Amino acid sequence: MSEAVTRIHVGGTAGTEPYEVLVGRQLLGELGALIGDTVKRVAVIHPEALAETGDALRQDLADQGYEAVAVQVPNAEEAKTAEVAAYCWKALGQSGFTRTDVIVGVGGGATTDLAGFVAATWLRGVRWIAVPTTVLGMVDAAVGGKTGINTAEGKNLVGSFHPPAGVLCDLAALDSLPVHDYVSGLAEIIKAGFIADPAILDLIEADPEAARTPAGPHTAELIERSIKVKAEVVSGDLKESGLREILNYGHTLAHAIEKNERYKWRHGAAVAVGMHFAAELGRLAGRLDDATADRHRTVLESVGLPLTYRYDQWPKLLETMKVDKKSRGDLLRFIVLDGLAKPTVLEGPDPAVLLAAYGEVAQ
Ligand SMILES: NC(=O)c1ccc[n+]([C@@H]2O[C@H](COP(=O)([O-])OP(=O)(O)OC[C@H]3O[C@@H](n4cnc5c(N)ncnc54)[C@H](O)[C@@H]3O)[C@@H](O)[C@H]2O)c1
Ligand SMILES: O=C(O)C(=O)C[C@@H](O)[C@H](O)[C@H](O)COP(=O)(O)O
Ligand SMILES: [Zn+2]
Repeated sequence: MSEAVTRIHVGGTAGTEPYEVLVGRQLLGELGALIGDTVKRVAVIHPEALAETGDALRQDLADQGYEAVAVQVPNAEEAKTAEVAAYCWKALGQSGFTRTDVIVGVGGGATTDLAGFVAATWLRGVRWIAVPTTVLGMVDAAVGGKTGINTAEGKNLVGSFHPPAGVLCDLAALDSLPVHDYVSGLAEIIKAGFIADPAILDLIEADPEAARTPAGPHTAELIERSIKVKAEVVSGDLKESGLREILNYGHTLAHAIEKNERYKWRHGAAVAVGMHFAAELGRLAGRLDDATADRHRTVLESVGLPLTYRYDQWPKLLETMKVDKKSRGDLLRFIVLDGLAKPTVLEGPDPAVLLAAYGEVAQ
């Protein structure tokens, strides 16, 4: 008997097509139907760590009659560069990839961000399908159509809104994920809890140790709840003209830390520190109650996510935050909470308050 598959609808806005996020096991059988039978070529973009998966997928698609190529890219953030994107464009050009062909991005958020970006830019846009293989990819990166790469000046500074034609979250993929990467993905799940669905926080707090593994009793529920939060937000505001900014909770500082660490920190770890900072900022700005601010520390710490960063780095972090995508001219903007599940924008906070909030998270 096949296991249940959950289907989460993502609405099409800004002239884009709606699509579904499937969560379950053994989902790769769905790939052919998503690709469609009028397609001739498929490029499977995968990281080094998933070389076997990428090749198995390529073979499977070839057996189904597609001209399939596997394009291997570096692991993690090393894939999110202009050079790697150019390498992928070359592979597409050499295999005669046309506007009716399809890209499949298989891997973590870094791989799907790159694959989506390559799809957005090749011939000014071809269809793509995301097969996220990390928690973070499933609950966040693969859903919503933000695609992109990093530059020397900052995180995700080049990119495009280009939603996938479908997302397949095969929970079995999580069994091979190192615990460090599994836990990193919990940061975006906890983010979804604080900005929109506190039941997520209750589930994690009930047994934080169980939340750290794919074998935990609530794995599917945590993933599905987080995807639903993301799906609802991006269905209403694909291009981040307002509501979507709440998904950036904790990210203003997080992206500055990632750049400062030359992208060696996992995104989720940086988001954990960034949310701790945003909670303290909300508290010091008089928006957030003490209990909810403190809850950030306890829940993030309970699953083993970091809370602190180096005090002496503040001037550099502040400089980087100025080019955050939420900034408007010289105005820094942060997502903070007015209370649990009440995200809002804090514009141009007093520099002294910013520094005081950083003092709470700094070592
Ligand atoms: N587009 C968006 O909306 C969005 C949202 C959140 C995060 N992101 C981006 O996602 C990226 C982080 O994604 P991530 O946390 O998935 O990290 P990642 O993609 O860097 O993957 C982490 C590591 O795990 C490996 N890996 C992937 N799947 C595996 C598996 N099943 N088994 C073993 N190893 C596996 C990868 O090759 C990599 O080395 C960041 O670049 C972040 O900016 C994008
Ligand atoms: O989907 C969104 O919107 C988000 O902000 C989700 C974030 O978790 C994600 O890290 C995203 O890539 C950040 O986008 P950016 O526009 O700040 O680069
Ligand atoms: Zn993120």
